[in-house]
Amino acid sequence: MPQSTGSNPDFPTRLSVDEARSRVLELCASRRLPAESVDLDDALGRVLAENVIAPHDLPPFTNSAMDGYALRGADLPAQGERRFRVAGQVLAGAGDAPSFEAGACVRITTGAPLPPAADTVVIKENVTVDGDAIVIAAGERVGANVRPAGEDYRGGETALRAGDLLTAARLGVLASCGFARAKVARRPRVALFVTGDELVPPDRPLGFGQIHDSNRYSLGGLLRGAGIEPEPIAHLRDDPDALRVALREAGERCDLVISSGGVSAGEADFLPGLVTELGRVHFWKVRMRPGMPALCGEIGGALVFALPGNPVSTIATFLMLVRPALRALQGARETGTRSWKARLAAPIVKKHDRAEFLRASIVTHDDGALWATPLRSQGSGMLRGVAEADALIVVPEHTHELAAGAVVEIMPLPGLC
Ligand SMILES: Nc1nc2c(c(=O)[nH]1)N[C@H]1C(S)=C(S)[C@@H](COP(=O)(O)OP(=O)(O)OC[C@H]3O[C@@H](n4cnc5c(N)ncnc54)[C@H](O)[C@@H]3O)O[C@H]1N2
Ligand code: MOO
Repeated sequence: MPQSTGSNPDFPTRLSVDEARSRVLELCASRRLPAESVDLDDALGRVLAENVIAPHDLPPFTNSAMDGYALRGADLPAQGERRFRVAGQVLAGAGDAPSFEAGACVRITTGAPLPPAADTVVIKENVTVDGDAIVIAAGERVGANVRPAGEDYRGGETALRAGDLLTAARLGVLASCGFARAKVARRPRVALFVTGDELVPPDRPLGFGQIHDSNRYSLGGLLRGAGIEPEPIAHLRDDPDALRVALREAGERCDLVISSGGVSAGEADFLPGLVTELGRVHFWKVRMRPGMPALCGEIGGALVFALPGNPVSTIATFLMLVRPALRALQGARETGTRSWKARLAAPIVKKHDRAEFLRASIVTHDDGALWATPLRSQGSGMLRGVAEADALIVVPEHTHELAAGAVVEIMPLPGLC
């Protein structure tokens, strides 16, 4: 029966969060997933595998930004009013734009090509219609309401770069460039296991000593939020034989294997021993709280993350280690989470030497400053804290006391989990 690895492991242990994340990124760099071409409808959340060059100007032609009248700016009255004959109209989608003589104008709609003779659009609301003419008063700006060709992207310009995450707006850029498909990294194949004899599904009654399995849903949700549909999620008992079979098989088919639970020091914590037996441990234990017992290793072709079972530890280690791995495997340029600065609304005292990720609410004051208040529920088994938090306050390893008003780093949670 595998044992938890002994006191002199041949892998690094108790790494800082930065060291652990750097190691993860290094491991992912040699495991980059190949590219594939996907329809834009399936490209949201994927990572671009090549630069995208705008094949033409965007917008492709100079056009009107408003519904109104296109004319020559030089004809606008410097004072008083002036009459313009309406020589025709040009609607968005028109095949060509009519020409018109000096002192006249053309009715135009938003997005319609600007007639070559025009350089200005006066909005409808600012004109008085008088039969087949309009009257414009002084005060209009020459060149107003015109969107020049290429004002957004120039033809030949790099519009998106390899490694960009395809957001909704970036899908719009691809489509505007005339691309119906995108070359993106293949999505990682991910196996997810929750382990523990005490776990029962949420729709089953609890027996003595049992709890409902929440990590399946938190981790499943985090994965789906990262654009990954995991394989069917298996619940495994604390049985080394069952765990061994499941890990070995997942290592053969997947790029990433994630487990929750069984990675600490208890009698039924088989993960460290099994990863050692079946593959290799890259590191075990990270100086973070919650989440210290996290393990990273490999089995077969898969990178393995054995995450601690405490529900908040599971979430925190996913955010700090697994999500960067998912992004790095796909070649994303940004693998981390953007952090912000805020002031502490209440003092913090911390006794340990691990980086702490405190669950916090955030408010903005009238001067624009953000203030972070640590919530009361900080236990690594207390989902309430992370469910109610706006952000995590990052308290560095060797910081033990922070006064109210101190500036701290925060990681906003909406969008994170
Ligand atoms: N003697 C020591 N004990 C513990 C240590 C240690 O260093 N020495 N580390 C503690 C820390 S820190 C953490 S975090 C936990 C991690 O333990 P495991 O990863 O081995 O996880 P389990 O023991 O299996 O479970 C911990 C906790 O979480 C609950 N759990 C597990 N899976 C789920 C799930 N799918 N849904 C909801 N809740 C789950 C489980 O019932 C336990 O209460 O170890 C400390 N102990
Ligand atoms: O690393 Mo654990 O999550 O503190 O309870």
